[in-house]
Amino acid sequence: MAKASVSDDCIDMVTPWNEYLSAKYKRSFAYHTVRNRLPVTVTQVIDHLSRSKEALVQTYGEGSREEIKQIIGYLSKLKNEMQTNKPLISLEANEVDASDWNNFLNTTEERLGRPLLWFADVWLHIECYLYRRIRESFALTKHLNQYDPFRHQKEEAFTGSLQAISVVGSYLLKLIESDAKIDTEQCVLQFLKLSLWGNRCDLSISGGKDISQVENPLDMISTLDELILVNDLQKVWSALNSTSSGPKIIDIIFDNSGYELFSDLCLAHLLVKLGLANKIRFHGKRVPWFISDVMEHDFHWLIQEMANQTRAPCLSKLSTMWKDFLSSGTWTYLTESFWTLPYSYDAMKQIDPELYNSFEGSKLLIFKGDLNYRKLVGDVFWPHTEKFSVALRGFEPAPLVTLRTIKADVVVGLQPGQAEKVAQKDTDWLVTGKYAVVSCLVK
Ligand SMILES: O=P(O)(O)OC[C@@]1(O)O[C@H](CO)[C@@H](O)[C@@H]1O
Ligand SMILES: [Mn+2]
Repeated sequence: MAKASVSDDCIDMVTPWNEYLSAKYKRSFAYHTVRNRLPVTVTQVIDHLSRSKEALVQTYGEGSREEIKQIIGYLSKLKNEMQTNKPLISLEANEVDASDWNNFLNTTEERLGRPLLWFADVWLHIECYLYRRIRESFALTKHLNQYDPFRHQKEEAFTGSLQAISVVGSYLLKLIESDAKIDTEQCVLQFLKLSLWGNRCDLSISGGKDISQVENPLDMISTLDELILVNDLQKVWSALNSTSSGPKIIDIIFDNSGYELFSDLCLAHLLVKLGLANKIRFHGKRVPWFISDVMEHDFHWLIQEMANQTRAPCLSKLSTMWKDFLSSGTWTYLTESFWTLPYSYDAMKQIDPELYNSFEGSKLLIFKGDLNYRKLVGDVFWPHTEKFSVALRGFEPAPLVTLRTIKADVVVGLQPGQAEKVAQKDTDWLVTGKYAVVSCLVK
């Protein structure tokens, strides 16, 4: 009998323990995402292009008019492929990571003995593939080749959070300019928490709805400690404060633009100012990713936008200091292709050994957000009490910590009974970003 709908291919059950997260399990967040949320994301890009057509033609020339039609056609086809569970197809445009992506697709197909399908395979692979195909729709054009369909939302996420950003910015400036002795440990813990809770601001989970950070984050974070279900902040402090002879290099693997990026840069500023790091390497995405993830343009745009805030002089002052960190090499911004491949991080050593080896000298790798967490633990539905060190499956290039608000149904490192207790209070505790984990692996 013909399938009534794609969901007939799916299994009406929750994800079994130790199985990969996948839309094949109808009661999983993966299924809700692939069935309902990702089609909305594609539709929002199509709507954005339709609404902005004349403005885009003004900016990119008459030649872009036809390309807008071409991109909309491509995205409509992509949406249909997903909604009818068609096989995943290879990338066409010759971009720096296209061969890596096509190798991944071919190797996986060989292993499975069938093509990958939207409602059958690992959620991580499927979701990363969707965003890489959205990128491809622009990569196949000439005039709109570098256009970022999410940029306007990322920029609004900053301007909508200016009040909170000014509060945090003036607080940081007072700290770094005061002569009074400051409680170094307490300050670092406070800015680690600001960076952690900044991760709640993510357009992908909000479906593109405004996620401006409007409350006063300093007041907010002091009340949130009980929502941190795994709290390794003291271990993070010991790793930061260790007087090991090695170079004081810290890596921050970014997640979202806007308020979260600002909170990450405040943390980075404090770590340098307190002498806990003398070099900080930031890692961003090469292509538009999960709507709000940081690209190099977003990074420099935010620092420049701060310089333009004449009504918040603390921000323009910080902006000057941050530009000095960049020009002196204290801060560097890097964009490696690996972050926008589908692989979880246990594959990094094999797929990108240069990147893996570059981390060996790092004092601490700070991974921000939910997608990075899913890639650290391999998008596996681990028992919630599984050890973080086990879930990493050998990815240990340096001491690392994840600052993650929980927005996907995988969490490890909990105490026995803890998950059940939280679930009694909030049945959707795994997907709202209300709760968080700070899990640390020290070598
Ligand atoms: O990495 P982030 O920005 O914290 O979250 C990414 C995210 O919004 O996308 C996926 C669901 O679509 C989940 O991993 C998570 O909800
Ligand atoms: Mn993100």
